[in-house]
Amino acid sequence: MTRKDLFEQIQSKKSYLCVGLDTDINKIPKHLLDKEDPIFEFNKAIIDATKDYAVAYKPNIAFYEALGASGWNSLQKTLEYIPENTFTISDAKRGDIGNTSSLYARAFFENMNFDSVTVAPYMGEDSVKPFLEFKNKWVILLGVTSNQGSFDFQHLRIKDKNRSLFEEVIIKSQEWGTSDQLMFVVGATRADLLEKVRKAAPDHFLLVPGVGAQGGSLEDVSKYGMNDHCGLLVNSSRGIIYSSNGEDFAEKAKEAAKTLQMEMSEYLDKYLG
Ligand SMILES: O=C(O)c1cc(=O)[nH]c(=O)n1[C@@H]1O[C@H](COP(=O)(O)O)[C@@H](O)[C@H]1O
Repeated sequence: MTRKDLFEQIQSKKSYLCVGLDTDINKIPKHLLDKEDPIFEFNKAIIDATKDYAVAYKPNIAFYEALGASGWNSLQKTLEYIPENTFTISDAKRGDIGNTSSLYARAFFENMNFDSVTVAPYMGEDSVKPFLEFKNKWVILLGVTSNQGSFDFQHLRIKDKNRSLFEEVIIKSQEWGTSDQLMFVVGATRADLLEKVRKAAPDHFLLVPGVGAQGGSLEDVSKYGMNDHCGLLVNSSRGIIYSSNGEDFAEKAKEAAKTLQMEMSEYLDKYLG
């Protein structure tokens, strides 16, 4: 999916919502556990309930690979079930020496046909570039993350450049790929840094996780993060998919997604350049 296609979806759905499929076998409603593939049944119901409000889905790969072969199978079925024209993110946070990164890229782009994969930048250029060699595919590089541990390294100052390590990641990586193939993760809990991020990457899409369960503010993210083609995909996982663990789980997920979408629609009117 191109950046233009993504913006068209955002405009037509009046939404920049990404639903996170962090599907935990221990958290899904008990009545699904009798099914042959409970993880897929859950995801299918969540996708059916939220597809009118979401422009993207982000399965977090950890939840699937923890289950072994059956988890990968549920993931593949889920990916195939996601409607066309919806952006798909394999949240795998990969990155390794070049030949290994190439294989990770093949796993998610060829074997599984995801639109994008999250990549950790710590190993540098030759660990990221193999992912950028795939046409019409996206790398979503960790910029500044939502967790407390982000302060250990990402905020360290680089004295001779007078900027933080996360800014250096965002600036330097733009030498490796264009804004049609590279996005950055910025945690919603770090909305105070969005102006800085936007200065460093005015055109790029940002994947912003951390609203809902982690407490990030959708309004702040939208106000400081939106650019003239929206430039935001805001993820919520637990806040949507575990709105209820009863028979009404899909209905409640729909309500949660719709609530976020309605708020997003307002911000698109207000902040889109
Ligand atoms: O790359 C990510 O998606 C990510 C980066 C980050 O900084 N913080 C973060 O929470 N995430 C992911 O976003 C999702 C957030 O889930 P909820 O807190 O349940 O909405 C999880 O799948 C996390 O792994």
